[in-house]
Amino acid sequence: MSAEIDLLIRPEWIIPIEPAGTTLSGHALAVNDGNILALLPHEEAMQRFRPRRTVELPGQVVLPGLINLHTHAAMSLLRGYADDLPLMRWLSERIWPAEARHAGPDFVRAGTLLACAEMLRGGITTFNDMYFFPDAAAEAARRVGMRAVLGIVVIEFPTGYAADADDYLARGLAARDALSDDPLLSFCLAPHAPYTVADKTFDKIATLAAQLEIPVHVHLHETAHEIEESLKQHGVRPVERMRRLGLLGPQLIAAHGVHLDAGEIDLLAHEGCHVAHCPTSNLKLGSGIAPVSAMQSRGLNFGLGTDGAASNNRLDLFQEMRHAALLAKGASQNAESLDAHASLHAATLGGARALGLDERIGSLLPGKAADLCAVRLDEWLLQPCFDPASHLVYVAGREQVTHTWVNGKLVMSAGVPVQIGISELLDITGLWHTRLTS
Ligand SMILES: CSC[C@H]1O[C@@H](n2cnc3c(O)ncnc32)[C@H](O)[C@@H]1O
Ligand SMILES: [Zn+2]
Repeated sequence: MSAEIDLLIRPEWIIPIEPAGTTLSGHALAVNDGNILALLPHEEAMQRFRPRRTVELPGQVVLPGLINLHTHAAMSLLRGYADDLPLMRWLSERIWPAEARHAGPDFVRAGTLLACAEMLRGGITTFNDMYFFPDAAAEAARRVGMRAVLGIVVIEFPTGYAADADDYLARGLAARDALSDDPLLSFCLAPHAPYTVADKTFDKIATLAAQLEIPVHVHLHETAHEIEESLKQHGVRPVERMRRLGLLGPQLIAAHGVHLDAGEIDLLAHEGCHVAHCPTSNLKLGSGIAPVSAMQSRGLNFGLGTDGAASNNRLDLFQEMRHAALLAKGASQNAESLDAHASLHAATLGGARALGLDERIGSLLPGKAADLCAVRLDEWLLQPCFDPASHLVYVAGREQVTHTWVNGKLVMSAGVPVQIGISELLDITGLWHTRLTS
């Protein structure tokens, strides 16, 4: 007797991420009730299941949806607004003044919607966001059916969102309470950075993180300037300050981690912390190149992030996988660093682990959510193809993504998000371009 199921996907190849380094040919993926039911040879799948829908994908590879471990989604409206500046000038001369004028709930809803559309187009199914008005960001994510981890942000200056640290925390916690029944949304604490958050606030955040059992997402060791200032003001480097404040542990996601020495990498690995590696943003802001090869060899888990579109200027994890692999090799002068499977692992399971969501997403083990993307590798520009994993990292781009599913639901097909039309996105960007330039 065969069982009725929602969906059967029959691609040329499947890269399940677990077991590591595997590429399956001639297999099918059975999906039911939003979850992966089985991964099995085509013939067996046809015998065991009666799918209500079958998607045939010759010449294509299916893999877990990509996880954007560090972004500021709403900043997609500031794409190209301020280029070619180092981080602190970029923030203080251009970005913070623009945010002070414009970054209200409408900006966040519109910018996050644009970002979600771009991310789904490129096979990203989950994003870890840090921005003002997470309730408005949640509206956008829900509209398109995307999985999101939203930040309970704290930055110690007043903005249109909140007045002081306690107000930031209260607003973020209220948003978390209001959205607690949505299975695609979760929250983390998101103190902006060591240079914008005081010790007593970090103390409160460490206590809250332990009480609520949620991650802490913070920009950390992004620039050499950040380290110099910390030494001047606190007498220690930021990682040591975080250690003294009780923030190191499996809940910590350090965005960037560019300027980490060997001792700090060992300490972060020993404490079970995670790094969100953002190679393109680090290059564009001239921040440096993160020591990914050492993180790999010393067992420090890392995922990949785009950062915001104002410092990247794309929300494209295919670009990040490629940059991560190439930079790891170049910086360590070791071509064996971060091979294609390791880069794919970072963009999927590495990110899921950092978010504490690896029971649910990040690989195609049966029982996990059916968060998936399909990528075509049969176009002439991509020929010949000897190894689909290699092609995903070194040859293909987001243009080759044809389908994206979140929780078993098709959310992008034929190059467009299912729930939102391109004309609406163009209207939004036109409106905000006018506002930002007048
Ligand atoms: C408190 S909301 C997030 C805050 O972070 C700013 N931001 C964007 N990119 C970066 C980065 O690479 N380093 C530090 N801060 C960044 C963003 O503009 C918001 O103000
Ligand atoms: Zn950032």
